[in-house]
Amino acid sequence: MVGHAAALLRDPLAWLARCAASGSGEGIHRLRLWGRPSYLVTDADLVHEVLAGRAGDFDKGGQFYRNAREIFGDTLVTASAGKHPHQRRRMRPVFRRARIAAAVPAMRLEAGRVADSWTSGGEADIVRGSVLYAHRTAVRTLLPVLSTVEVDRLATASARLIEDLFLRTVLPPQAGALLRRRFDTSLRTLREACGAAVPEARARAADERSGLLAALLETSPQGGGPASDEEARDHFVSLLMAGTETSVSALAWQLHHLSRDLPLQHRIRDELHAVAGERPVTLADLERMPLLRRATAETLRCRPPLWMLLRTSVREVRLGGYRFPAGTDFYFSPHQLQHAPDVFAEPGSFCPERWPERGPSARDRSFLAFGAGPRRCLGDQFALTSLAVATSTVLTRWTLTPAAGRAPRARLRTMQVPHALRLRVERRHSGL
Ligand code: HEM
Repeated sequence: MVGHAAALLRDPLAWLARCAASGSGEGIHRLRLWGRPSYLVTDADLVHEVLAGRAGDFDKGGQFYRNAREIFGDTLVTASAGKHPHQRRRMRPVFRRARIAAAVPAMRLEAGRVADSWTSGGEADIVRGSVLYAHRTAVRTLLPVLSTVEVDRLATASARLIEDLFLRTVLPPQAGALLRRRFDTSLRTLREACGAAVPEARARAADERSGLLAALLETSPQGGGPASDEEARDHFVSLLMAGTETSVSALAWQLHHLSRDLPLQHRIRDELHAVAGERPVTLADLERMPLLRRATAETLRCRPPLWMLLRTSVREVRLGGYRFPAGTDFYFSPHQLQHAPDVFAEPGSFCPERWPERGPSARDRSFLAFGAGPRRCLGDQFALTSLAVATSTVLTRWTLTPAAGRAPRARLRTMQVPHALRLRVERRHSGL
């Protein structure tokens, strides 16, 4: 039996590494956590059994999802196992390639707004920049019918909602009255604004440029008729929940890693120049940038935003030769699996060259930044595109170097985000 809540809370990543290295338990470690039967699974094959091979025996569990379901309903992100396949079918058109390609100009616009707010020779607050970029981009690409003023207002509400989400879902109902009021206000703001925008989005739904959410409002989306106004509002909020903090984490860590490698910054600029020249970058250009793809894969390996995932068994299950009752919690960590020294040589080094040109594939079983199986991230291509647009926009305009002081620590809640990250930024004189 290893680990307990105090060790997990004190230094979670070190604790995970200790558990995995302990060699006991054959990849399944019993935990003493919150009084529930809980195990940490540190073997990649067993994790794939839970997530993919025998996904039907497990459901998303834990306090977070129990509370999130109450707050947001059964959206794709929060849906319990029974309702999930229907929601997944319904949401697929949202992330069609044509919709993502049509979202690229909005991503460029928002990346430019953040990058142009920095001062040459100064220090840029990268976490704040990433928050502004991720929330504004999510709102604008979901609902392009909104004005910039409205995008900014909703991005502020979205950022506040996500900031409060963790405590709102773990605190008992009677605690944190102020926080709950603030959370409810942010949620109401987002739902009402989305409700007001839906009629126009519905009228233009067939046009790919009408945004990602409008894919649900088309007359014949997969899995049923067009979404009702209420459904559209729920999906809007749930996609903000799934897609913003993950993107904040990925972008901030990506810029951190690039700031420590000037030659890599030059090589990515050269790659960008070779595919796009001086014109605005498109999705097709980004698909022809293997170096940027490998750098992003390595960022997500070193710092997977969702550093710990959880499944609960819905019936008695056998795993790794052991039998577990229904209601057992199984934790596993993409961060720990992606730092396994027998799979990734020198796992602590940032090394884009370890990946093939196409980036990780399904055969890289220890790469779990986007999860695996039927609940694998549905927004992965959108996320990678958004990250590539932001990175290439920043590198076109700025040279990044680390600011004086200590390397950033990770703030670990549901996601891992740098605690504070400032970088020195020098304006580049000629376009690329
Ligand atoms: C780099 C950024 C991102 C990372 C690392 C990431 C990672 C993940 C992971 C690990 C899961 C699975 C969670 C689990 O199995 O418990 C997931 C699910 C999901 N993600 Fe992402 N995500 C990212 C960005 C996005 C974006 C931008 C969107 C949408 C705009 C999105 C939409 C979703 C949805 C809808 C699900 C639920 C899928 C389902 O249950 O069927 N994600 N994501």
